[in-house]
Amino acid sequence: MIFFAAAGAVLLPPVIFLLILQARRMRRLAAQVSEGALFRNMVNQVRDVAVTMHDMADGGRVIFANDAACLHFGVSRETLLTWRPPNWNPTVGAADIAALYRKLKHGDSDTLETMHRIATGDLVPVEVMLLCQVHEGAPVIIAYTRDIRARKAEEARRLAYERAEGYAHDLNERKRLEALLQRREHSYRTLVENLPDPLFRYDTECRRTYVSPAVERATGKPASELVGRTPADAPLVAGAQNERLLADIRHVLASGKPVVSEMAYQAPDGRLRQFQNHFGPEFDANGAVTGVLSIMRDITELKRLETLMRKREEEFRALVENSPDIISRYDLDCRRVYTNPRGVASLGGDLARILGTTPADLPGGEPGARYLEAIGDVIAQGKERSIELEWRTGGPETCLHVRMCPEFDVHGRVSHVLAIGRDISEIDEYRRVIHRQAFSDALTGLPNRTLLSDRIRHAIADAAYHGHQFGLMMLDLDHFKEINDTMGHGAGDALLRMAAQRLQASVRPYDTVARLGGDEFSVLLPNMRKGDDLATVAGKILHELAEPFEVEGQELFVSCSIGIAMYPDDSTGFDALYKYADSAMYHAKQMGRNNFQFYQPEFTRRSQDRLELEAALRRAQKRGELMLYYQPQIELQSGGMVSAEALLRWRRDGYGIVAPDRFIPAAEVCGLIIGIGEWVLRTACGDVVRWNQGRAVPVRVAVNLSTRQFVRNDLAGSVRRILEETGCDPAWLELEITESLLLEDSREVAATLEALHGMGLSISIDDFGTGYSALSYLNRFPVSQLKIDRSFVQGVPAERDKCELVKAMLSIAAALRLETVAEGVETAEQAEYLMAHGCRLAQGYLFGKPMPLAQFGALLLEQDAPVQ
Ligand SMILES: Nc1nc2c(ncn2[C@@H]2O[C@H](COP(=O)(O)O[C@H]3[C@@H](O)[C@H](n4cnc5c(=O)[nH]c(N)nc54)O[C@@H]3COP(=O)(O)O)[C@@H](O)[C@H]2O)c(=O)[nH]1
Repeated sequence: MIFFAAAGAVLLPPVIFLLILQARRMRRLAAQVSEGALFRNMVNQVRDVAVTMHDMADGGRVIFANDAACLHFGVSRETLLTWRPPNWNPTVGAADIAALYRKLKHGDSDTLETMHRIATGDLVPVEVMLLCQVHEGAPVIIAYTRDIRARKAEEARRLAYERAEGYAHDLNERKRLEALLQRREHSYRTLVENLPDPLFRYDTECRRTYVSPAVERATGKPASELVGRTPADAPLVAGAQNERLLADIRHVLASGKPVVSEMAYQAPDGRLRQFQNHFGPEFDANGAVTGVLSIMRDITELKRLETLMRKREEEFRALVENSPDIISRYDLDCRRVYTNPRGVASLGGDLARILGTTPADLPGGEPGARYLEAIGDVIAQGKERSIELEWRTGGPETCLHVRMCPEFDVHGRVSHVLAIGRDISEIDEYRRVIHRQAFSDALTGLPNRTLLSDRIRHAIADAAYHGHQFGLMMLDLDHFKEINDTMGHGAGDALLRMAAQRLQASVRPYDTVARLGGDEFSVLLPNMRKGDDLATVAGKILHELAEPFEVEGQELFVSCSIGIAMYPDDSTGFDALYKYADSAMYHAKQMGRNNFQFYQPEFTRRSQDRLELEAALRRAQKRGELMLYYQPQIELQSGGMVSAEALLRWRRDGYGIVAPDRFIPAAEVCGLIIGIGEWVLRTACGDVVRWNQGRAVPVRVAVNLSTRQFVRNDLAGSVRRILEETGCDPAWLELEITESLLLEDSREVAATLEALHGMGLSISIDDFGTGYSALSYLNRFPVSQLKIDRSFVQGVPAERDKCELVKAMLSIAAALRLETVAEGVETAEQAEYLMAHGCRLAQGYLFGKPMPLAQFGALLLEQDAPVQ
């Protein structure tokens, strides 16, 4: 409005009417003139925007222009105020201007880019913002024009740049894709050309359009002979196979579906190779079949492996099916899914009934439950396990060793359990035998020392827990060694077996009778209420063993000595109980055998004494403390000394002269008697050789032999050596043995006696009459003399029975032509009686006590001296 007024003030012609109007307007404007000038100045100050006002009623003529507009168009304001749009834009007509005004309603604006031709004739790009106004009914447009040459140039430059870039980019992309395609093509070609599997491509006429190099390698036919030709024209296989090949291709072409078949091709080396052919359809973009792609895979090796595997499978199946082991497979419910024939047989012979069962069903019972549990463990743990089962299904009981292995699926989870059961009944039997051997005595079948020790330890633990007491007996058969040595080991064994049975029968079933070795037994009696009970059992054992044993047709009488220790009264310790029972038994022996003794603390002392005695005896041998006394044997008729008995003495420090009864039993027990016996023999032989030097009628020497010297000791050999060493005439040596030695009827003893007799020695039976009733041995052994025991001699002539016995002995000796010597003759009456009844020789205090060597030597000299 301001512009309009200002423009009006400049442009209206000076006519009267118009003057009047003008005057009116001028007056109105006069008030506003100072305000219009102000705004015109302001608009003129806008330098970079050309502001023009156009009278739309006058073809858009410029009715106002600011300074910037004049500069923009390059004309003066006067000129510019005459211009209409076609002046700067020849393409714009009056109709365009009218249309523009119609388009723009009052107050609306529009912005457009267009070109202005300026005074220099140049076309200048501009951005024009048009504002439609109505001023006092007259339509005007105010245009704000901005020169955008710089911006357009920049845009053009950027566009040009971007176009150039884009082109390069497009070019590169095409090249890249081409290269990629080439690479891919090359890569696929390389792949296909190097595929070991022969590859064919057929068109819809079954012609080969491509043949890979592998075809030539496989068939020997070059691609040039095959490409462009059908299998019918250029066959690779003969006859029916080729027909089938063609049929397969046609089928794929017709159906659009793949086909797989196998056929044999002849390789260049002439060998037939098996191939698997994959025929696959090729389609165009519309899904129509355009050909067939065929890939052949050489499966010759696969076939060979298949055959091999089938063969192996058959072999393994045969192995499993014919295995003597029971082989079963169990599922995760522990049910049998497979059982081999051996397993079927062992479970009742009906496979249909067996499959699906668990071990709890078959064999069932305790072994079945254990087996089931073990399989469950293998499933849960995934680890192998082994168990042993006693298995009985109809037949005899079988001992099985079952090994269970987990089988896993592809995820590593247990899927089955394979169980292999091996019949180890025989091994089990061996084990039992070995166990028996380890823990029982082979001869009697009784528990041995090891098992007894174990049971004693259990008894101790049990008694300690329950506050019970128990007894332990040690038991030794009296004189068993003599029986064994004389009657032989067979008889000894038989006796031991019978004794074992009697012992077993004498005790309760839960008592333990054990054989410790030799003739030593032990009885463990748990839970005995009091010592009296033990005494009752011991008495019963003595009674049972006192009954005669019939061994090899002979009646044998055996007694035993029993030692008893009690838990906890004597000791609570295993070793002490053992030792105490042993001491008590030794004491029972000392007490004359055939009795039982409860342990007493003093036995320990005695046993210690015994050990000390043994040690002292060893020392005595080395120190020369042993010596021989000699007791004369005289001829009753003449009173002359004919012989001397060598009797052992021990001059022991602090004890004086110790008699043999005090140490010989200990020497026999510990084996020292062998060395001592040899020393006695050597010493006596040496002495008799000296005595007889120069004697017209030689004396003899009698040496006592212990039974132990006859056992495994080559007694005859050592006697021979001693005779040679000492130069003793065998006729000067008598050997005194006990009756019991002969009663044992041992081959070894018999042989030794024969050997000694053969060497010219005489054998004398010592203590005759005190031993056993059987006299048959007198005939069987080379015995030359009987020594009537002192106990009989000392009863004569006062005791009638003794007299009768002595007479009987003398008559037996006479009948058997045996020499007789009466022992222990102390009185003249005894001597007279004996002489009167035919006894030729005598020995006893009446004629001389045992005396040291020197004294005996003197006595001998005295006897030899001529009577004054
Ligand atoms: N294996 C060996 N045994 C031997 C040896 N030396 C002796 N002995 C045996 O020891 C037993 C005891 O002998 P000892 O103490 O010497 O007693 C002998 C005599 O002293 C005794 N005797 C002799 N006469 C009388 C007498 O009138 N009255 C009486 N009360 N005692 C007398 O008798 C023993 C000899 O007996 P014996 O041997 O049976 O003839 C004794 O059994 C010996 O066998 C040895 O070296 N080895």
